[in-house]
Amino acid sequence: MGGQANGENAIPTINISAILSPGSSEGERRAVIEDVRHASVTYGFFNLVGHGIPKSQLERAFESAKLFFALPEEKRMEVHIGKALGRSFRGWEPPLIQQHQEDLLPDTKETFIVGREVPADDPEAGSFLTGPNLWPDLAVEEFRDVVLAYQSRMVALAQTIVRILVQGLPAEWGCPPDALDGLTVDPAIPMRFLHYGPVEQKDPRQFGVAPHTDFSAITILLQQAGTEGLEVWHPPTEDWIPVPVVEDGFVINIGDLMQKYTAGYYRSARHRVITSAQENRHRYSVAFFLDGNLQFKTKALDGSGPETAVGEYVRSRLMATLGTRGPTL
Ligand SMILES: O=C(O)CCC(=O)C(=O)O
Ligand SMILES: [Fe+2]
Repeated sequence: MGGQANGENAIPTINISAILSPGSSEGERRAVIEDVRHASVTYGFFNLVGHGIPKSQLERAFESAKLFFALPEEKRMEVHIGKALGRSFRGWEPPLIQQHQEDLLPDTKETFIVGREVPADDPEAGSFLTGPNLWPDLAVEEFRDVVLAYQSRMVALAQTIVRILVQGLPAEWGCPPDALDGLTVDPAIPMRFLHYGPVEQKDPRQFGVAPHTDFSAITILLQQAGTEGLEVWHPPTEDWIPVPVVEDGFVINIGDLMQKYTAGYYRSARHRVITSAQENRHRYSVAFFLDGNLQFKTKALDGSGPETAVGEYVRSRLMATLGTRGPTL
């Protein structure tokens, strides 16, 4: 069972199959919880395998993403984020929209954003991160079905990971394993299909995604095999550690909400995606953010600090990165 690092300061790979299989012993389950705890305290990042999601489903997600990003610009414009209902924030976000720091240039990535499918006639539709998805002009079975099937896998995996994380908290906090289950009820789940094209000239002030922490509770990231570029900041050694693609693995990272809810016990680590100037060097990834139920709020699980409400918190953080280039949320 996992936890083994590939070398000094390498992001660990953890196999969670003991958590998912009914036949495993309590000792095997505790070993997974301990590995996840250690990785989340130390790096805020780990690679997860043993999730039970077939490889073919991961490959199909990339095939669908490539179909979308290969559409001509006027077709991508048909689902531009500006067309999303109210403040639901769905659809195509072109390159050069998100800016994480004033002294840096906006990110080169382009993304297609999908959320929980909420019908347009729902009373909540059009409120922050809530509403119907925008679907591009692609065959339903090649795009929409694939995306929603992948999304439902991610929701289930996110629930599993939240439970594992809660069980790894210090015993003296006395948290029941379901302490954060409220987060995962009708959660806001923005999922970004990401495409990083080659840049013409590398500029030190520009990144695929500039250094940032995620606002989410947790993020489940699928990286395309054979690509590189994701790096995580490791304060003890003060350097950027690459996060290599692990076969059939997801990168799990702790976001700011989880860091808040665990009084800083789990670390929301800064990370970035560097650009490549090499022609034909494209990178695809899929980032699923478990923000959580937008009404959910709690103090940290050790009883400290003020309450943080998911919706208010994520909205303020997101707005700060969109500036005047993105929609008003
Ligand atoms: O594409 C990646 O590898 C990471 C993307 C990311 O960090 C983000 O969208 O927050
Ligand atoms: Fe991120």
